[in-house]
Amino acid sequence: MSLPFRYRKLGYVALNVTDVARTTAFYTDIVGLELSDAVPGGPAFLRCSSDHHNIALYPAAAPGLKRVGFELESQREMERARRHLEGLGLAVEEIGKEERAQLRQEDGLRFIEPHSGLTMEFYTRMLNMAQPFVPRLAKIARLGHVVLAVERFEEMARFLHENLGFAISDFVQGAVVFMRCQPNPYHHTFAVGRSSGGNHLHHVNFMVTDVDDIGVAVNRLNKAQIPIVFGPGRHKPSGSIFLYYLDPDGMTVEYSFGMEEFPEHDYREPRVLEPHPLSLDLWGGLPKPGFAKVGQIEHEEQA
Ligand SMILES: CC(C)c1ccc(C(=O)O)c(O)c1O
Ligand SMILES: [Fe+2]
Repeated sequence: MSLPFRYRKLGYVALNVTDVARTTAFYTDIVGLELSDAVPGGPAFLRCSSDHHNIALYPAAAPGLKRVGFELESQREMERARRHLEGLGLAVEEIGKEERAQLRQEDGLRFIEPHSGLTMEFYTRMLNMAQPFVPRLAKIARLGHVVLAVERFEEMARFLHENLGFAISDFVQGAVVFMRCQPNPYHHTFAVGRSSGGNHLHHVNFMVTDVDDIGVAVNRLNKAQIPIVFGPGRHKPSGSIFLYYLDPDGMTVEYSFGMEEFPEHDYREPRVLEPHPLSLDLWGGLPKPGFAKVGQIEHEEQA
């Protein structure tokens, strides 16, 4: 299938949090990100790469997912995406000059994914920071993926696949669809799981470079009394070793080490995996009750 336009990567996740200072401290002192910028009374921007931000924290009354930003490969791909989205009949909103200045992005647009209500953003030319990101607590390689729990999850996955060019890497039958924004090679940059209780954030993932980052994190989290809600374990779909824990609002964060990578062309077919606990954790673990429960999806009228 030829791509309607080319992505570079999952660029950033914007979260609504009830106390920006508290969650900023969590992301710097527990997760290991670096603070780039904090707007008084407004968002804080954190990074785990040379980008200006990979996480943006916005003050809000309730915790949740504000939007997800994907970086496209070039300005040419932005223009292709604009034409493509308009052809789909989606209401495309250009990001205004003032907000682009705050986000340190030179171009960007937003639209609403129709089945989940998620605001999706495509952008190019985010400010590249002069100083490299220097990992401290964990050797974070990148923002890895974001997962949503959605009532119409199959319809959402079909929309992302057929209209936005996401490739499907694997299914857990009737439960989860793992997808990658091409030609980004990682097994999933986005996944959608079945929800029977409204649409919400499932988790945000950071990929680490060493299995020791997972083991050391278990001790760091326990010492700081941060709830670990699943893992350590090994995911069958991507083959990664994982650990999930909760941010101060109860939203779920994942570290994972190792992940299958796909070539741009001639890649394998998606597998249909049995909906069984071992398909999620080959080591036989089970999630704790707080796992992947918190994080409402911000809707347009709340924005
Ligand atoms: C339990 C969740 C939905 C899950 C399952 C599998 C993988 C993986 O294969 O990497 C994940 O990253 C997950 O978050
Ligand atoms: Fe994950």
